[in-house]
Amino acid sequence: MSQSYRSTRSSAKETQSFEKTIIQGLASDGGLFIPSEIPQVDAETLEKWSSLSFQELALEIMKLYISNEEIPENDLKELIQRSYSTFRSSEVTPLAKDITGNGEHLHVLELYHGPTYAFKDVALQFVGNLFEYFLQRANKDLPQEQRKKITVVGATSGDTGSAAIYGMRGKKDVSVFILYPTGRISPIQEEQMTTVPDKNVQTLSVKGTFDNCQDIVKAIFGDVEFNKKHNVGAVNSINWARILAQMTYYFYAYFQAIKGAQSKVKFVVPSGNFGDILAGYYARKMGLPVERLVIATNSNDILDRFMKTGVYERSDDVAATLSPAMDILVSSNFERLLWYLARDVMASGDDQKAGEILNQWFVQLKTEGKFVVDQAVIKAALVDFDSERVSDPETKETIKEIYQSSQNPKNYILDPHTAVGVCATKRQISKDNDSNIQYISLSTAHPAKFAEAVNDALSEFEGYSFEKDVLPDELKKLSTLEKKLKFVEKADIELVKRTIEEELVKMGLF
Ligand SMILES: Cc1ncc(COP(=O)(O)O)c(C=O)c1O
Ligand SMILES: N[C@@H](CCOP(=O)(O)O)C(=O)O
Repeated sequence: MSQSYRSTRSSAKETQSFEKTIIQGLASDGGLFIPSEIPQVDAETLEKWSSLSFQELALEIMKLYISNEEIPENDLKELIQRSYSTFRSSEVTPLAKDITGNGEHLHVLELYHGPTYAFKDVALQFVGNLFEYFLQRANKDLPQEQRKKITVVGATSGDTGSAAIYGMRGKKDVSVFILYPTGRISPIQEEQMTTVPDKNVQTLSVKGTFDNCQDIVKAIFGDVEFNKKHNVGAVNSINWARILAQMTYYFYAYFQAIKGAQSKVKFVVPSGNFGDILAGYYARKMGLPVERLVIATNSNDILDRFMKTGVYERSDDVAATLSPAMDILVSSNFERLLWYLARDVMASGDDQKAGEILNQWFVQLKTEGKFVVDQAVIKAALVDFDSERVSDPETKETIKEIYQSSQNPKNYILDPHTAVGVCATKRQISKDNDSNIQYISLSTAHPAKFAEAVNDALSEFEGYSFEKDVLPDELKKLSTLEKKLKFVEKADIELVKRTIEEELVKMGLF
């Protein structure tokens, strides 16, 4: 096996296969899976990769993380081709270059050309096909009653849910349950999730916050008995396959931005659960010469506070912002970065000791609501990252400003999450004052998904029309379709487990 995986909280030597890692999702000790080593890519290989298509590049990267014995190269190639054939752009993730046209090199990486108009499609179209591939292989020639099944349980603040549902709908032996906080997602996001008629899909509208939903999902993964009964699968970015599939666009966009020139590149990423930017961290650690990855948060700023103070502290309340998909108290994937920092700064490169340190930090987070790291850890983090916090008024102002000033194309419309990133990019541009840096700002969702925020910013402009300029026909139709959802009156794990079992019976899968 060329690659195996370990848990961030494990102090054991053993590692496990890619398939087990993906199917299991979250480690039984509560940790997240990471590769036992990060493959290295040299300058010659990068040069070769620079002319590959998105799909070819995805294959080269994934081959480094999945051994040929686990998924033969031809099968992997076919999985990748199928996963990206559903995208509306032949480039999958095109780069809108120099949007302001004023020499500041502000490029927007459009990640929303998949079926649900959000960056999550890049990973979840692939994850859906991967689950199906593993199940078909395990169930080959088995009678119905012995077939292995996966019960996907995910939490969403709006976008993961629809991308997961579109990735898993109709897949044999897979059922999908998506928990979302009632009233805290946009109407179109809710319509996308609840209008999918496939029998294997059920959305659960939970009275609570996204963090409540995420905590329930993690507790379900930690419930040995429920897991044994239902073989629970993860679609949130706690699942390693999500991070892996997202690495491709960092490489692809980098090559498009520099086009052979000797420029420096910074990526700016609107961040919540830290999954998207973490894929960029892996790309950098593999050898992609990225200058810095910039974390852009809204006022739910646990990540920005950590980068500035070394205190990782859960605040008491989540603020409802214009960028709701990032309204989050604790960032799941930050644990993966913390593991590398602990190993390199505090454990002299010892994997097992890093697991022990992580365990202590997360026990402290649970019992005291925070933990504090040494300044040396922050110093190491700042080699790879910088961070910016963006307020709602700044988000709105950025949507307006780009609409008015963009040149390539004119009247470019940002969704509020992308606007958080672009505002942070603008700040970096003025701080750096270096015309040799190319800035790639990640656009994580289509503006049509956030009508209220976009209209609030743009309706004052003459000639602007949401229906005409923003809303794709495909999304227009959603409001006419029948909705299928189930209310869960309390953010309570036992109630959610009961609801899932009742629904599985109705689906004929339990
Ligand atoms: C539109 C949008 N932007 C940004 C983010 C933040 O990404 P991450 O949670 O990977 O940090 C999310 C949610 O994950 C999202 O849905
Ligand atoms: N912003 C996310 C929250 C879940 O994050 P994930 O990337 O870990 O799935 C969403 O839109 O649901």
